[in-house]
Amino acid sequence: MIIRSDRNRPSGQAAPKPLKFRCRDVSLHYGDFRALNGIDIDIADYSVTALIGPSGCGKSSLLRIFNRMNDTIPGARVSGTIQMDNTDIYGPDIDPVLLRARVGMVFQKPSPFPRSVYENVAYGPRLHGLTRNRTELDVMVENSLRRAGLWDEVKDRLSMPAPGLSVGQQQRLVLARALAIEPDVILMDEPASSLDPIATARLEALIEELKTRYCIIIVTHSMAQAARISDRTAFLHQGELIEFDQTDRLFTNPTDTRTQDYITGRFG
Ligand SMILES: Nc1ncnc2c1ncn2[C@@H]1O[C@H](COP(=O)(O)OP(=O)(O)OP(=O)(O)O)[C@@H](O)[C@H]1O
Repeated sequence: MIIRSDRNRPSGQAAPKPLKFRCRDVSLHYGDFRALNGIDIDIADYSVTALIGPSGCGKSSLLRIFNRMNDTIPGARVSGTIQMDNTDIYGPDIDPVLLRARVGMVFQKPSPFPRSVYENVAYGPRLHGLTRNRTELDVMVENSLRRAGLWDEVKDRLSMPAPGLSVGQQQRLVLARALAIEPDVILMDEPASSLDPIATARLEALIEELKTRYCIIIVTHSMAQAARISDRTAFLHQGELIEFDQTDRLFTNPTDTRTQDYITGRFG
């Protein structure tokens, strides 16, 4: 069982960032194919960590390590140590369903349920018994929509079917849905890939706000996006973690020639 972490989160950015995940010698196989090879990485809380690298290098596979989503893929096998708040999340007493409630995920394409805006957000808190009555649930839904930057646009039409929202609004709705179950961590797998530039800018501004309360790990194909929004960036290549550093340093002064080649567009 995972013990829920302290909810008194720092509001500013000045405080030193505690460690959220500690991964050592993490490998992942799909059948005989090794998709990740001996990854060591420490992920700080209250910050944005970007995972970049050429197609097929293992970014999504690594992202799914943090909430055990790879467990749901037949033939996928993880080895090594992955600790969250000093607890081994692959330990025998960990319930992956509860883990995924603490480590929420937003995917490439928003996929709201074919229900109302309200029901989409209320579903998780109801399932996990987080609220005692309708009033508390209403507050939870409103707070989650506010945090996801969507409240003002939907407050007068909470009963409208969610698929009727724009794609950018749908992406913020699924973010609200993830926030409603009070996660500590938000994983994002190319969340802006189906958004136009304006919706992308909104999402990026939102990520900047959210990192004061959550640990955010984001897979992105856009190096410009990684540079804009992340504090630290990990560059992967062929299943290996080649370089992991503060984002400005990785982009201006990479130590490995493969990182240099990738960020200068020589491959990928
Ligand atoms: N379910 C699976 N079964 C078998 N192989 C898989 C599976 N998922 C991913 N792979 C393989 O593992 C490797 C890493 O894939 P992954 O999706 O993690 O890479 P990625 O860097 O996120 O790629 P992209 O940027 O194209 O989305 C690839 O070679 C991919 O083909």
